[in-house]
Amino acid sequence: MTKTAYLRPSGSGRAGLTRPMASLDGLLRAWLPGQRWFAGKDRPVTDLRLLSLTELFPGCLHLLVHAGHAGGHSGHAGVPAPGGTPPPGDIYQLLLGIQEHPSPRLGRALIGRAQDGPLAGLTVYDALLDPRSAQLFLERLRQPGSAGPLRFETDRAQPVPAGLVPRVLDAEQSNSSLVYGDEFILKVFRRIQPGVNPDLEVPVALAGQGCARVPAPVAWFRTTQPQPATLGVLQPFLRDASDGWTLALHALATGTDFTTHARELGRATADVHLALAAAFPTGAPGENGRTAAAMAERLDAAAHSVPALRPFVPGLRGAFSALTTCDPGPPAQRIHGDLHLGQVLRAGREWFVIDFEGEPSRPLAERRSAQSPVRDIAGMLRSFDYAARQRRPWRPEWARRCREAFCAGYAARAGWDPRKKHGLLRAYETDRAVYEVIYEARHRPDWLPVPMAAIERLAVRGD
Ligand SMILES: Nc1ncnc2c1ncn2[C@@H]1O[C@H](COP(=O)(O)OP(=O)(O)O)[C@@H](O)[C@H]1O
Ligand SMILES: O=P(O)(O)O[C@H]1O[C@H](CO)[C@@H](O[C@H]2O[C@H](CO)[C@@H](O)[C@H](O)[C@H]2O)[C@H](O)[C@H]1O
Repeated sequence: MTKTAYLRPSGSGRAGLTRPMASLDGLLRAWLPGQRWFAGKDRPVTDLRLLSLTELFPGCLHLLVHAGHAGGHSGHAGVPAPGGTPPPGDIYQLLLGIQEHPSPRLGRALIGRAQDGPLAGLTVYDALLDPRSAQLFLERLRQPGSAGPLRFETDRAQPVPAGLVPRVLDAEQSNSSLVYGDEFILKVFRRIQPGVNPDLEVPVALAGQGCARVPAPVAWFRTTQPQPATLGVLQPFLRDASDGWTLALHALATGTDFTTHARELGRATADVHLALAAAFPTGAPGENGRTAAAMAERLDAAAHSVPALRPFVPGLRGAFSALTTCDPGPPAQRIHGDLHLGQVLRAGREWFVIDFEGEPSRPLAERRSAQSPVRDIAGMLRSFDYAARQRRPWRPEWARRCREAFCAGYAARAGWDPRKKHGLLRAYETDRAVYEVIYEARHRPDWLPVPMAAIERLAVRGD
């Protein structure tokens, strides 16, 4: 029997689960905070619990762990962990390679060598960063079936060929993505919330509507334990694509026109909104009173954790309260939820939209609810402002021209013009800027001045 065979969960479940943690606990506590996708960087991991463990193939384990932060705030609603109520925290998906004689070229995949417990002496690494493991994982994904609580499903109409060579996508991200043979991209969700992930649900529904703006999933996997949750999605890879952020920065640097792209982006956004409205139930035109109250609540929470926001709170509240008296706007519907220039890809002569997870810090139920499409429009308009502020001197007229073009393109397709909904747009842009302040404070403090400049403008001038 190999040493890793000790890891196979025993029939009794819980005892089989706790034993490997004796080996992994210290290694994972040290490694997790260094990962971009780990949300609790500002708080020590005080409690690490194994929720499920499955051997995917020899030497590769699939784990769901709950990382708790005693005394800290919860990132998400957690799943009850075995062994009593866990402190607030999040659930993470890990694929671990465990070898006695690992490749000497593990590089940044290396997590460490287990010192204690049943794995003492074995090397532990991130299997997604190891080409051999990543290749074997694709073999597992290609075939529908199950392994312990894991379920692997495919779209039989889009078979995935064997033997595609993997490479890790280097972009700093909220999840981990692998590209296989420039044909497919696999996104492995890292922070797991119970329920269907919109990044699977939405592209599948849009494919059903014949919407070609979103790559259609070809395979996916999910867990049934400790609660059903989506774990990863394989989609066609758009070769030679450039994301909107890169294209915008290039246009700013070279002085080339971006308004044509912005106009087409407006049209593409409207196409996706129309397909979403056809695929999912729609609501009544926005209940602006409730929306204003929710925005004000988010502002208060943000000002509590980022003191720089506090002087602007009264002015920003004005943007929200104006919602109660303005035109209710278009009906609520499913939206993208985190639309910005990094979420749109230009391939050939078309724009494609990716990453339907929504704002990662919002609860899943909220991200899957019908909301005003103005939220997405505001997200993209904020993104033009972000891009314009990447260069000195700041180019406000560049952002303004992109806004105009984007809204004109949107109006031409959707049949209503976002520029005529000034009050709504201001409220949603303010809400988005508040979200960005929190995001930057947590993830990229150097970028905080970008949304703060917008906060100042929206609070004082309101344009
Ligand atoms: N279908 C695709 N074709 C080509 N590149 C893609 C595709 N999907 C994602 N990407 C690339 O992967 C990056 C990360 O994808 P994304 O879904 O935004 O992950 P995350 O949620 O981790 O940020 C994108 O910025 C894009 O460059
Ligand atoms: O990781 P995701 O792409 O899902 O989104 C998160 O990270 C984004 C940054 O990578 C962040 O976007 C903000 O910065 C962008 C430039 O890097 C800018 O284009 C966006 O307009 C701005 O919101 C996004 O908010 C966050 O959810």
